[in-house]
Amino acid sequence: MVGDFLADWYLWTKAFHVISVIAWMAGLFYLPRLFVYHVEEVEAGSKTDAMFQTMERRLLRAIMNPAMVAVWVFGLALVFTPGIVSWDEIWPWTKAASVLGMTWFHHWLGLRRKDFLAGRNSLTGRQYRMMNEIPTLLMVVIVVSVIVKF
Ligand code: HEM
Repeated sequence: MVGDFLADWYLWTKAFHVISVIAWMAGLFYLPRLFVYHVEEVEAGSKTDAMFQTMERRLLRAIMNPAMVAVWVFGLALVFTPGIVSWDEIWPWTKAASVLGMTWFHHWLGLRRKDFLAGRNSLTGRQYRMMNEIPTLLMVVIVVSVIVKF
């Protein structure tokens, strides 16, 4: 029953999955960049500090949180679509591990945003630049897993 419904809507589900992925990834790439400028260019307590905090809050709450939920909802709908995922293969496991990593990174960014809000950020611009490589690496692994299906 549910399986038939999901099978009928498979391509639409996949389309909305990829649309949500694009929105989520945009935020996952951009928020750490905002942190780099925030820590390197902005004086704590200044008007610009408040402006960065607003930009960071809106990016996380209005774009990234809803996009992450949508990626998970459509992604799990694809998992439960009959005949799409075979857990005997390696790619679903590589993808699942990377997607958990991406979700961890999202929450890590949320915690760092709260640090800025409280005026107690302890990381440098260089450290934020390095952390910025994590979503790039995970994205490459995920896309290769799901397209090449090794
Ligand atoms: C968060 C949990 C996620 C789950 C449960 C999930 C699950 C799935 C499943 C089951 C498929 C269908 C594969 C197929 O049709 O053969 C799929 C497709 C896809 N996923 Fe995800 N995914 C998730 C997150 C992501 C993320 C974070 C990315 C990218 C960074 C991503 C990129 C894609 C792409 C590009 C496709 C389309 C592949 C194709 O053309 O067949 N997914 N996903």
